[in-house]
Amino acid sequence: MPHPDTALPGAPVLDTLETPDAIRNLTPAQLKTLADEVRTETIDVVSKTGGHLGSALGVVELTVALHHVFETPRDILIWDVGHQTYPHKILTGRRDRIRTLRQGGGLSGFTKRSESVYDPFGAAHAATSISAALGFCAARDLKGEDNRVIAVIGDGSMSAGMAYEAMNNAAETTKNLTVILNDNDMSIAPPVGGMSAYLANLVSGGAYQAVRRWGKSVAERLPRSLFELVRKGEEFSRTYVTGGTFFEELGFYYVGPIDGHDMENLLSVLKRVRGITDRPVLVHVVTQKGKGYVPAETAADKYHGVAKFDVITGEQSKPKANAPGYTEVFAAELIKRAHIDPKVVAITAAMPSGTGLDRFSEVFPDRTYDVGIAEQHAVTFAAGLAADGMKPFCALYSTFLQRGYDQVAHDVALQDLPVRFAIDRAGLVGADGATHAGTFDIGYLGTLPGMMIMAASDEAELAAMIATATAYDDGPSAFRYPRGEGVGVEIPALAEPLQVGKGRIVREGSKVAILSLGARLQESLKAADWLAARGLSTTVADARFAKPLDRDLVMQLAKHHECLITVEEGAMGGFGAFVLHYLAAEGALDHGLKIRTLTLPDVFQDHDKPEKMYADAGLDAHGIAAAAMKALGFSDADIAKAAVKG
Ligand SMILES: Cc1ncc(C[n+]2csc(CCOP(=O)(O)OP(=O)(O)O)c2C)c(N)n1
Ligand SMILES: CC(=O)[C@@H](O)[C@H](O)COP(=O)(O)O
Ligand SMILES: [Mg+2]
Repeated sequence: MPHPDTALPGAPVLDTLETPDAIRNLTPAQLKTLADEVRTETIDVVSKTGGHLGSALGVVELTVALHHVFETPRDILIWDVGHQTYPHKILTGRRDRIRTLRQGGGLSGFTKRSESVYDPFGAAHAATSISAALGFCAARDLKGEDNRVIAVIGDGSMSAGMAYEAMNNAAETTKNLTVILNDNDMSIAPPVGGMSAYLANLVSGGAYQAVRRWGKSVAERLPRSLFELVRKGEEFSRTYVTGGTFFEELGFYYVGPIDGHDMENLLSVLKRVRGITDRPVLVHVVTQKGKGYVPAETAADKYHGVAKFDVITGEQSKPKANAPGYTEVFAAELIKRAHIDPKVVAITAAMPSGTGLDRFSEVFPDRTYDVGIAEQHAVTFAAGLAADGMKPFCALYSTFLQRGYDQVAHDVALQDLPVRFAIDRAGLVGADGATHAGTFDIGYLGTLPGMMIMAASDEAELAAMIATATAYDDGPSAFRYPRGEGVGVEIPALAEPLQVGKGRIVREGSKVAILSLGARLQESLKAADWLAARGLSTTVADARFAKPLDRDLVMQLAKHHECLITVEEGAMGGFGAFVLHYLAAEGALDHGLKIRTLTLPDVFQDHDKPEKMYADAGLDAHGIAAAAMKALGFSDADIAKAAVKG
């Protein structure tokens, strides 16, 4: 049911859906109306919350049709990435909370098991759906049950290796699986690669275009006798519509391409496909990203991820920036380096705008590689470039680099290859939540021998780290920087490389030392002010390098202060652990040093405003100061008083 205060007027079908399964009783005409209503509601919601609008608008009819034809949640419906599921959430018992989307305490912007039984599998990273669906199929088949399992995967996500690993296993695992390939000819940017070209060929092929021209449904055009052949296991797709040989060779029935906005067509195809249990089926559905909302349909990114916006004009209300964003600084600095050094090349895995490499590619189109959603390949591709003397900058979000970890270990680090990892979105990211938090990279990279790791405390430091990585050819290096804007410091015309493995003292004190790695430095300085106001003289140092550790600096801080606090925007097992290992090995912990390692908490933090999440994690100024005071034996009451004073 709608929320009484916020529901849009005039959604007669949606308003009368008492329970999600009521959708199964609707007529095709009502389903069409329902789709229109859901689309209107989705636009209205995202205009107020921000979020992934274009993908959601593209699957409205598909979502309605799937919930009508299949018996969800008994039938398992798995959405790849999950960023397109706002219509699904509206239809599956979450309409009353849909306006809390991506807000603290509210609905997740992705599928999430803890949120609803209609989300049987959580997601946010691409190309997991077919593997997970196969797992559900195998479990079902072992249990002797007969529910259907459906995976919906986008054309962009089809560039990821996992999708092929799963398709390669599908026919051997089960005979009863439906994969819906939602082809809107878009990733976040236009999709790249051979598979994308193959799909485009299928769509531009004569039969699909003819079906559209004649306005007839594919299912209607398909003689029933042919469907009967399918049921008997005969190969029919090549003669049926336009091709799909690739999928057929992997053991799927290929059905399509079909128009994903034509409700009747969708319903009849899905109903027929539902009955196929002798081979996995792949239904190729053609949709339009942003469908039904002109500003989205006409946007270059098809309104992939948007801020709040004015529904009439489509204008997004992005707050005015006070300083350049870290991503922007990365792009600008890399361009400078590439002008000087012809060996500098850049790699993105389907995130050209997110990583700033769209700007780099405007200047150096031949030195930019968008490999699609393929982080594993991106890393090993970079390793190959490095092995042949180039200076590859592999620009990935921290959370997506996780997917290429074995490649980092086996192909890069083990061979000591000078791949430069530009790790964007390091630390908490806010509304995207736990799936996108860049939490683990310090730990997972730090365990690898020979890996140099830097973390930028402001945008000038980021520029210096790019200079350092460009100059450093002795092995792999990484520099991490957060989502959002810098602190407003001046960036030199051409930054100087840093001395490898050396941090810096930012403020001198005597009792407490705060050793910060990365962009919590500003909060550390505020904490030092706070502590100073309590008479606790505080040194603040910027470690710059998690690896190699500035051992002299660490030892000096440990020896000359009563209390040492390390601060990092990462999970435990990272920088603080490296400091502890070193001090323990040197016996520096044997004489009463009060040391605390402040990290992100050992939980997956739900989405919220980043400031709030950092405060919850104890990584804001108050949390840092409180940790120092607590270590020095102050009572909670004293600490609370200090907070009020501060
Ligand atoms: C492993 C991974 N890499 C990158 C991303 C970032 N990402 C989110 S959605 C998206 C595009 C997905 O394209 P597609 O599957 O076609 O869905 P569409 O947005 O077109 O609906 C990308 C690159 C991700 N979620 N996961
Ligand atoms: C769904 C997805 O993975 C991306 O769209 C992501 O939400 C982008 O995040 P940024 O806004 O930080 O680029
Ligand atoms: Mg797509």
